Amino acid sequence: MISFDDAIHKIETIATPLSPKKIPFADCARLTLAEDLNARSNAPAHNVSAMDGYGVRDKDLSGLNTSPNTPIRLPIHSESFAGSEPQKSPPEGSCVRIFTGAPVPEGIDRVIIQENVERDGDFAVFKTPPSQNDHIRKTGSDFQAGQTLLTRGTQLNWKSMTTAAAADQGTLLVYPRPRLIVLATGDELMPPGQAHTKLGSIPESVSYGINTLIVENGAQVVRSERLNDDPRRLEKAAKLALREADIIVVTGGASVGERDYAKSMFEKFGMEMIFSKVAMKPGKPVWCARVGHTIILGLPGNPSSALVTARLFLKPLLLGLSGRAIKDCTKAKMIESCADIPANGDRENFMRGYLEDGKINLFSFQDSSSQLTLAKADILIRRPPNAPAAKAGDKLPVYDF
Ligand SMILES: Nc1nc2c(c(=O)[nH]1)N[C@H]1C(S)=C(S)[C@@H](COP(=O)(O)OP(=O)(O)OC[C@H]3O[C@@H](n4cnc5c(N)ncnc54)[C@H](O)[C@@H]3O)O[C@H]1N2
Ligand code: MOO
Repeated sequence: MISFDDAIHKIETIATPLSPKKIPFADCARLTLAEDLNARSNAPAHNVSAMDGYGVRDKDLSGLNTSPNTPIRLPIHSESFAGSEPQKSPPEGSCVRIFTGAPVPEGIDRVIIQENVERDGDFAVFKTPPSQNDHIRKTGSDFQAGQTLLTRGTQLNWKSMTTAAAADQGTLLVYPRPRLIVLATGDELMPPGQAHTKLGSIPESVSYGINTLIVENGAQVVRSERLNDDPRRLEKAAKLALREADIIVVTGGASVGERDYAKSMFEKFGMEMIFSKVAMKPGKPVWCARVGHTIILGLPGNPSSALVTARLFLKPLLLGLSGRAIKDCTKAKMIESCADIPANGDRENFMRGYLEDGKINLFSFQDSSSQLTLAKADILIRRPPNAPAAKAGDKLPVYDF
């Protein structure tokens, strides 16, 4: 049995990024950049209009400043729409009909919004002196060709995907989505909706939580299987999973029961144990191993134990293999408690709780089998071995959950 900190250290050591791949841009959502992303062109590529209106030369409207009561009529030489190619300079003494996002022809100094212009056939009539704002977005005013828009290690979320698309690159070098296989073991397990039909069975709940954690962190569930405690079938499933997965998560069968086969099912494939049992509560039987490049994480079957150990060990593995930083996920934050918390026993304890007005609250039911509390829990409060009782107002280390 090793300490929690030693186990986390081992997880950090093996959570190295998968080999980067060039992937079509449209498939890159939620992936992480393996190189800096540079812009192909200036944005905007040309000076463009910020408004719908008429492009003019300042000197053609200068009379409005000296004689504000004398309107100025200019012939409309051409039109420029978003998507039009940039036009040459229009003749002096004329103007251009122009729309938002359209290239501004050379020689045009500003755009007068159409609300301030009267249209008279092929002429535009200007009556009010132009405003301060020229309504022109200058080329490169957002970013310039060659500029780094996003740095290596950035995860492409719904906002940065937009920035990335603007770089106009067809493929990106990214870390691929880690592929996971989840194996839920136990003769008693039945799919939700069927457990009530068989005496002695229970709904298989853990894999549904784990699969959601995997997907929410940008990784991929290749397959999620329910398996009976049959050593031959388990060994077969292990062999197949080892061919396909970057990480295999096995739930249940981690302890010392007569039908606890989670570790032995991998033994004959050359399993190297990284740790087995951690001095923590819940989750003491958690284990981690490797066969070749495949990481195997064994979670205890008790649902709260499984989800706590998944948050603490699987999440950093998912982030690390995806090329993302893991230190925010493995470090606790100090948060004030609004409840008294009892003295702790001799195992590191990760108590389930929730934040209310930014302060720690604790569930009174802390059993490792609990499923009900999981729906409301959003923090784990870390209690070191033999920690004395804490009082409301004390600050304690907390992980998001
Ligand atoms: N003699 C000892 N007994 C136990 C020890 C020990 O050290 N000595 N450790 C206890 C601790 S701590 C835990 S945690 C559990 C974990 O054991 P396993 O990983 O072998 O889990 P199972 O026995 O397979 O299941 C435990 C419990 O959880 C239910 N379960 C299992 N899988 C699921 C699932 N996918 N969905 C919902 N519920 C699940 C299962 O029915 C059991 O009730 O061992 C203690 N025993
Ligand atoms: O280590 Mo277990 O998860 O306390 O029941």
